Amino acid sequence: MKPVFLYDTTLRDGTQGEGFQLSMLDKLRIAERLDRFGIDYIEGGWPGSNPKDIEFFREASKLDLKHAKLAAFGSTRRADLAVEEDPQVRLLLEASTPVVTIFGKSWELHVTEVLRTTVEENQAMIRDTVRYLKENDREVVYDAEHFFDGYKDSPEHALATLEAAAEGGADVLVLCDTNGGTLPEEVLEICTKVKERIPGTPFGIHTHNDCELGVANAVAAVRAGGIQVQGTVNGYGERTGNCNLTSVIPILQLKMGLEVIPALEGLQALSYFVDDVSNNPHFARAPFVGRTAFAHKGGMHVNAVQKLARSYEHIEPQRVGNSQQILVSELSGQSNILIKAEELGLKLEKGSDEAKSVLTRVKEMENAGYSFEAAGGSLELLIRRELGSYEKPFDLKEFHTSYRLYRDGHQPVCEATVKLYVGDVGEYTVAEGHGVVNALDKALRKALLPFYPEIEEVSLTDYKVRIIDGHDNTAAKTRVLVVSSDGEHSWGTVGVSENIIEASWIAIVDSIDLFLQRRGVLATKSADTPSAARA
Ligand SMILES: CC(=O)SCCNC(=O)CCNC(=O)[C@H](O)C(C)(C)COP(=O)(O)OP(=O)(O)OC[C@H]1O[C@@H](n2cnc3c(N)ncnc32)[C@H](O)[C@@H]1OP(=O)(O)O
Ligand SMILES: CC(=O)C(=O)O
Repeated sequence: MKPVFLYDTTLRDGTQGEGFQLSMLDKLRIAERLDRFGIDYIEGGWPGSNPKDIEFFREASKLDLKHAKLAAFGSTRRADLAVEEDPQVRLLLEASTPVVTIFGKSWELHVTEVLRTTVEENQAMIRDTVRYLKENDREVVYDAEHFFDGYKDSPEHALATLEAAAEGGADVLVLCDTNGGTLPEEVLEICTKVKERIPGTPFGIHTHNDCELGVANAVAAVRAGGIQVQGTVNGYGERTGNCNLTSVIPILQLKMGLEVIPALEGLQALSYFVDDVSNNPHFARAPFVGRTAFAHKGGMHVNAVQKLARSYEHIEPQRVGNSQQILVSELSGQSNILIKAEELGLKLEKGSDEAKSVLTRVKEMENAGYSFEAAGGSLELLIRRELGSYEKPFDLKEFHTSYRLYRDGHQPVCEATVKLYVGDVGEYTVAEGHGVVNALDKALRKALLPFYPEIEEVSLTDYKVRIIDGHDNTAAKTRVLVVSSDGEHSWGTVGVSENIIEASWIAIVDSIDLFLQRRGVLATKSADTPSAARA
């Protein structure tokens, strides 16, 4: 038997988080993915809540799940209503899942002030509902809502509610830190007490992240003997979210030696998948699966990881499907530059004049507002220039942009002109665009296309602007980061200026320039300029 079962509630508790909505089809896709990844239980939703969840369970019954069991979620019967007559409980059975999870009240405050019923009736609601579901052949997970708050208020009351669930035949008692305010040492102590008092029924844990302790509290419960961990992918959930499965799973497996997932290297892909399906941005600093979880920037750290990765990495990134990254910035040493050069297939020697010069230039340019972290393309050009493997594709003479707004209702016009030379052939082009930067980009391409038709393949896929504060009485500057693609590779380039148009121009020119350097078309073109044909 598995030491700890993983129970995913992304499709139910995850959707209680702001900005996390899923269509029925989204839920089906995520359920299939969770199953493939090796999750043991998938809580699909609350059929008593909305038609989408009812439909989900209808459709989910057709899925060919290889491993996971589907769970329908709901509450205990309502006060003073026979369980067989409670429509919400009936919908739980109609969901036809092998597992049903119900939550009940553990905190006396909630019994008297929210349910507005008696302690005895609350226990009966729990016992009756669990028993009824067991009689209908369901595996029953009992979620003890507010268990830790309830226990701290009255241990006897909270334990009596668990005993009611155990008497009803619950398969597992899941202790919930619903408000997320409990500390790990309290979880450890209270879970230990529960185990002593109710040894015949295993317990699990469901935590929230209000004190950033969702994962730590789940780990504490496992240390106390918990056999089920509930959580959501990427920690989505109400308020600050739930216990993050993308953190707790590798902790259980890699730190505590508990085999919970057969192919852990699928973890990062699962994380990205759920972000993509829910249309949420990836959280770069997420432990284990974040884009920067194994990104090294400080020069000394880069030097060390190059010699021995584990000097600054707590696990091998590949074990969770992630990878090491080296960043170049003003905090770099030669090691950062050398690794980047090697990645680019360019040869730089440690201690060489070229390596020192690239490093100095990076530091000077970052001081002037550049940032190379996301601008590998501009860094590559810098290295190529230092190594002498750079050939200038054209000489700019001037550019000009204008924005014309008409008072007669005519659409505004954004226009740019570019005058440049390729070898000794001059080009003077004009173009209109959606904005002045777009017009400038078009005019530049128009001027270069006769010489370098390959640039048709390049498109700008992202354009980001950031204002950098001025200092020592200097004006504020604009940093423009452009991401380009040729359909196969993408690269980032950066420009900085007090003028946004000039900053954009620098970034765009670097982008095209790098593409041409990489294609190696410059040497042939300089000997083969179409001057005669174009004269
Ligand atoms: C800790 C958790 O995450 S629990 C899950 C919370 N998730 C959700 O609430 C999302 C889904 N919820 C819903 O769609 C709706 O709230 C529904 C359909 C369940 C209920 O809607 P309504 O019937 O209109 O009731 P409403 O939401 O206003 O109030 C909840 C009712 O459930 C009762 N209730 C709360 N907990 C329980 C429980 N464990 N057992 C039985 N009844 C309960 C409350 O007392 C209240 O009834 P009352 O106003 O008569 O006292
Ligand atoms: C059951 C549940 O989601 C909670 O108590 O947080």
